[in-house]
Amino acid sequence: MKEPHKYFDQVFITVRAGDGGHGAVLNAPNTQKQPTKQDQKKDKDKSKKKSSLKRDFDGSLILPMGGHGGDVVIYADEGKDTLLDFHNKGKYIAKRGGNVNAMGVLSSLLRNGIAAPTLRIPVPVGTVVKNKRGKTLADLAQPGDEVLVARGGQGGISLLEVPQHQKKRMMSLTTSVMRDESDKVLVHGQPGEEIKLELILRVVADVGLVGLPNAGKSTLLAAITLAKPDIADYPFTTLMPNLGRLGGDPTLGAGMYSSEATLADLPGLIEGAHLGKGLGRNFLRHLRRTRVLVHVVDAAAENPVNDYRTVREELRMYNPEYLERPYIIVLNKIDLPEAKDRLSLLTQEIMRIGNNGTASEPKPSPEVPDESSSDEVDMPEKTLEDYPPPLSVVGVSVLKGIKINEMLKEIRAALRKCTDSNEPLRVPPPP
Ligand SMILES: Nc1nc2c(ncn2[C@@H]2O[C@H](COP(=O)(O)OP(=O)(O)OP(=O)(O)O)[C@@H](O)[C@H]2O)c(=O)[nH]1
Repeated sequence: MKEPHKYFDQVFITVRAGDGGHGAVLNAPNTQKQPTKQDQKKDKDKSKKKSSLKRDFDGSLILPMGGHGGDVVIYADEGKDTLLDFHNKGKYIAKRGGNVNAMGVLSSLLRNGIAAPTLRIPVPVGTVVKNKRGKTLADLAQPGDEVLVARGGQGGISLLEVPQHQKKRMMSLTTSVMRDESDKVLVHGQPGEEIKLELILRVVADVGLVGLPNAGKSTLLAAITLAKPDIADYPFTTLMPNLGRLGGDPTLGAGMYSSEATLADLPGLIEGAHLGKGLGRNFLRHLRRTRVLVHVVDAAAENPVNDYRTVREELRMYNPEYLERPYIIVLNKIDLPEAKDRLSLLTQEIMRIGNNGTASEPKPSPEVPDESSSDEVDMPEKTLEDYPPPLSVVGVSVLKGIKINEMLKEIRAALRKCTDSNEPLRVPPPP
């Protein structure tokens, strides 16, 4: 695949559940002739045999059925990162149920056809499953979440073919007596469901790292989690979101240790990203489910404040709701003198961008757009200054390990703030 970053998060596939196995047309045992002595002995044996045929609670005969066709289930698997595999294979077919294995005679040895196993298709955690009309069938946000997308066909039933004169008697024993040739269709297993699906991967992370290319997002992720993203001194090293897990805060004691969180390092944003420039808009939608944003700014760059504004502006143009989220700013690369020297000046300037929640009349926050359309909503009237300021600004060097703990403290405080103020952990799924 030439440009995996364009395809890793969306794909169309077709799934087909297995057909049901066939039942059988069976000859009923003959019970017509006047019994001779020999026959009486045989009948005794037969009745023994008959008695071992399966019967319902009311005594009626139970005839074997074809096996159920395999269902198709899609489930969230932590071992999967992307939907790329699905571009190589677009159709998934479950096995058909087994036929009733009969030589045409009713006997106690008859068994139901074997049910086919469920075809389980793993997808990354955070995959939304939609049908071809765009209706969301499931949002597989947690590991192990699953959805049945196509039901296997029912197995066919078996029918007894009996001579006309025996019909009445046999019908009193079972409902599965064939009345005419047209009944034979009942013996065929039902076809399995077939459905076209769209899979969309939404990164599920508590914290989203955003910034221009080369700001140090991947280095930051690698510094505080066990993730091993690609790091290089050229832009757009990160092509797909990397996830890392931040451990709980040990200073909070055992009870609060669960304050762990997932971090997503998103590919770099550039001016015009919301219009598809750079790696495009694909990644902007992955911020949907984050609670806290961490802006990573290269403090040694030519104009860090401008860089920061560019990224905020791109977020605003894509979905102004992103600017309402709690965020902190990491001024990175303070190991370099050009960054260190202007750290406090940069901090002051950046803190000024934002209304502190008081400067302007609160306007109704834009609605979270429907997932079925784009995340983009109408152009807002607000400017960057009208949105809340950062919760904090920290100067760090993620490469040299300078002030990492301060940064972690701020990230955790921001996460706690979300939890304390009972803000929703996730953007609610679309109706
Ligand atoms: N001096 C210094 N260099 C850093 C620091 N953090 C990252 N770098 C370097 O900056 C370059 C880019 O770092 P990455 O972590 O790949 O940046 P990124 O923001 O993930 O870049 P994209 O993948 O393009 O979005 C690498 O050469 C890093 O070694 C830092 O604290 N100090």
